[in-house]
Amino acid sequence: MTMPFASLSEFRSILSRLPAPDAGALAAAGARNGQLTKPPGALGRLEDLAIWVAGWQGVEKPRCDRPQVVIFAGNHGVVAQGVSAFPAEVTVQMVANFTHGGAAINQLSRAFGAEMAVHALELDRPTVDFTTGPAMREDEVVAALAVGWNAVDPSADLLVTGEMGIGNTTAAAALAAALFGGDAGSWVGRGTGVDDAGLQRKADAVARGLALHGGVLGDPLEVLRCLGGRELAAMAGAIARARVERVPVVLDGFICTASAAVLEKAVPGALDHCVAGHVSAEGGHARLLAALGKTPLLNLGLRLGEGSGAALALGVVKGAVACLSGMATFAEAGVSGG
Ligand SMILES: O=C(O)c1ccc[n+]([C@@H]2O[C@H](COP(=O)([O-])O)[C@@H](O)[C@H]2O)c1
Ligand SMILES: Cc1cc2nc[nH]c2cc1C
Repeated sequence: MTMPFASLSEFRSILSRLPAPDAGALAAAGARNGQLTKPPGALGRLEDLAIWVAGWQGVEKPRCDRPQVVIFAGNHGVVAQGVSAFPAEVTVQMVANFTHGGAAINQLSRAFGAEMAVHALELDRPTVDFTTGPAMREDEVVAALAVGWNAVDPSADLLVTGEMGIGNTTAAAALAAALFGGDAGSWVGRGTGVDDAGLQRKADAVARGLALHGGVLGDPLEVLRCLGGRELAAMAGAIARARVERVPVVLDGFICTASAAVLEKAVPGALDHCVAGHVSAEGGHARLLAALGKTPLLNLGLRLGEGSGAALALGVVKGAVACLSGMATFAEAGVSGG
């Protein structure tokens, strides 16, 4: 594997020089949108969405013909605290299911014409339980960031990042609490379906993690290392690479958004190339999106992960770019303006 960065400090330096969208393409797409055969604004949010895609793709007429879905899987030491309704072996079993085409994300990727890839990150070596020590060493978090970075196809016209990892809603809640403050209990949710006692164990684990790693809370990449997980770091690496390649990203649920939030906290504006695909039913996701200033495209009560909500939102993005790129102007169609 090529290593695009050898340390967190090298990754940090990449984040300090991220590209902006193409101003010319933004202006051209905005002007084109104003001439299309519809009352101004009648396509609602689809109009801004398509212009936003145009800006990142650097073209007047954006496309969503070659979307890429990448799923990262990891295991979590914090599962020992009794924080999930399912056993840790489900992670590797679901990776096999992804590989054989049997998971929800396989069907949704196919339905929306996306290339799908799965990357399992050292599933037989879970992260350290963050209530007892840092989840990862620096070389481990850097390696996970690099898996994500290298997984991105720079020729894709859109990217969805998804995850699979028993216990990862607890890691995501710990990241959210560390990055945005507030009670541990206010960020945890039921994940795969824990009962009230499980919910309390999650809150306790997050509170203990925050207390143990209090010294790093001001440094988002250290927060990722100490409280996150390999699949969360890989998603952050993929989202950063997409920005460097100017590939727009559709964010998925709570875990994906918590990973992305690390980048935004490290460099404000680092998620300008990302749209929130959906708001998941996981307690804390709506609040996390609000803290990031992102309005979700869909609200369907999903709480699956795997990139499923983001893959569904690909349909909305496809519709938006199809209209901007394919509609006739008033002049072309000979339709009278208002
Ligand atoms: O994406 C979400 O918002 C989401 C909400 C709840 C659960 N999940 C999925 O469920 C798993 C984590 O749940 P848990 O209870 O083991 O922490 C992990 O594989 C996620 O993909 C995902
Ligand atoms: C079966 C199952 C499928 C999943 N997909 C994403 N997270 C998951 C968690 C479980 C338990």
